[in-house]
Amino acid sequence: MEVTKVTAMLDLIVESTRRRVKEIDSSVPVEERQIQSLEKSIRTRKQNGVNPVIAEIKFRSPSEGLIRSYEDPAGIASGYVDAGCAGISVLTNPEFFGGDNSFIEKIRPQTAVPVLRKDFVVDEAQVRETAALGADAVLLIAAVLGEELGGFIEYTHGFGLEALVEVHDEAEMENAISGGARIIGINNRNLKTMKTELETTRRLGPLAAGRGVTVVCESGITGPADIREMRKCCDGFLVGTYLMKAEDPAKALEGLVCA
Ligand SMILES: O=C(O)c1ccccc1NCC(=O)[C@H](O)[C@H](O)COP(=O)(O)O
Repeated sequence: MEVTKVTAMLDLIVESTRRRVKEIDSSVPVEERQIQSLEKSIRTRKQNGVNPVIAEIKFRSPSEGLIRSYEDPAGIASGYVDAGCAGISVLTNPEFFGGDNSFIEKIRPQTAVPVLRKDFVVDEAQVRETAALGADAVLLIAAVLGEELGGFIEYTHGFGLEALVEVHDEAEMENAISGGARIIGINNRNLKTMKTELETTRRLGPLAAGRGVTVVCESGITGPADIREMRKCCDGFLVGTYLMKAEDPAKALEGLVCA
């Protein structure tokens, strides 16, 4: 599939991703298995009065530079699970986020919660690769996939995986819902300026209400007060920098889960 709609920083990331895609070995087998459902995990926690937080493993980012010196991702993941996360988001992009596919292979065997592979999908080979790595869900960015989004969602579901479909505005929200998205992440980070504004979720969250989708508020969460303020606009949260900057990420997560 040819994907064309890209902007600014995203443009650079997508370009470098295209180079990486050429190296994917599509002969690696995809093993049949039961996935851990992210949608169910978020819904169950919400019903039980616990804040559903997808806790992220991200060592660097374009907006922050170095966030945390490298340490074993499986150790961080295990702390997140003990602290009650709804899922673990793993950045696998090496150039801009200090990630690696091997993080998923290290985390998966010792983690009972859903694992989300967060990368910049531009080609179906990456979806297949995500299934082969053992993740349960994959990020699909509406701004990257444009009119191809629905096809990518279908392809992802065909592997038994879930898709977290990321949107930034009203048009992308409609594209996601009409394309069959079941979990929608509203990204508060403006990908042109890198600034985060929780206002984005406040504005877009209500558009998804009553339409049978699970809404995740992504980016820019800076502590328990943000969770308390935003939970009326969404079902769950995706938090990276705040946790990875904390001296003890698991303890910081506990504060968000119980906020
Ligand atoms: O994190 C960035 O700087 C970034 C820049 C450009 C594209 C994507 C980016 N981040 C990916 C994410 O979606 C975030 O890692 C995730 O939502 C968590 O955000 P935060 O809690 O603000 O770290």
